[in-house]
Amino acid sequence: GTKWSYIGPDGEKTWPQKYPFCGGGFQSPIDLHNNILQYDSTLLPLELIGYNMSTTDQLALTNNGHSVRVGLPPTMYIRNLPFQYTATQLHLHWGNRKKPEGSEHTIHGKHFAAELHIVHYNSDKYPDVTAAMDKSDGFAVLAIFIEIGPFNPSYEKIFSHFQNVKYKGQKAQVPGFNIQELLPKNMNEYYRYEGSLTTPPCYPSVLWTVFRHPVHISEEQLLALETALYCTRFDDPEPLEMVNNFRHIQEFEERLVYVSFHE
Ligand SMILES: NS(=O)(=O)c1c(F)c(F)c(S(=O)(=O)CCO)c(N[C@H]2CCc3ccccc32)c1F
Ligand SMILES: [Zn+2]
Repeated sequence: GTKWSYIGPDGEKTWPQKYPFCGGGFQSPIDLHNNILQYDSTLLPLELIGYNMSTTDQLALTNNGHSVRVGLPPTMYIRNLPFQYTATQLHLHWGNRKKPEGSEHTIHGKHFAAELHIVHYNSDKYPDVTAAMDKSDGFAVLAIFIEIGPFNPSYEKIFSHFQNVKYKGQKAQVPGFNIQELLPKNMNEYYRYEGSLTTPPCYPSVLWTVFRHPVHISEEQLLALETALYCTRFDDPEPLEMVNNFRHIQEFEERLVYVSFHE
């Protein structure tokens, strides 16, 4: 598609020129802070089906120039949302080694080091992702905050392949594993709101679930994420490091964020 980036002449301030929805309402990410939160007792723990993949399954890892993404099979889906949402891909957002605060959502103005997104589309109503992505009930994205802590062997199952997808367009195969290992243990506590894709075309089509508790990866793992990848192709004379690939927080007027937990 047409080019956009997180820095320079095609940076996020210029996105609305080519992608009008990016300048519209219901945009993500947002800052999660007290006076927009409302407890909702109907927010039950999500039921993740098919997340426990077998090691004989192979997942496609791709550097698409904006992030590193893992393709997910249609056998993976979320059940107890208003509709069934089928997984399509997961990807990450991060900062840089001097400023390791690259999450998209923030809590009371605090960035986490990085953020994992697992993207699903409404397979009850739409035949595929493309049909779903510009519909208000089209997507459901799970967001997991990532913080520095102990080494995380589950994230390492993806990170250990970064040297093979350093440049835009490169692909690698990752043996399947239990994708639920990438989520926090406590999945009952989360924020829920209606928002958008955080990259162009920024369609207001996403039901966001942001888990309250972060997962942890080691300093070395975070450094690998922040230094291994490039937005540019291997033969580009002007290599661009893939860093700070997070959108800044968006205005959030007259909207509420529902929480599944009491303070
Ligand atoms: N933060 S986010 O969850 O809003 C989000 C991204 F941040 C992101 F980078 C991508 S992408 O496909 O890797 C690149 C731009 O589309 C997608 N991809 C989505 C949007 C378009 C599309 C089409 C097919 C499958 C997935 C996606 C995305 F939903
Ligand atoms: Zn994302």
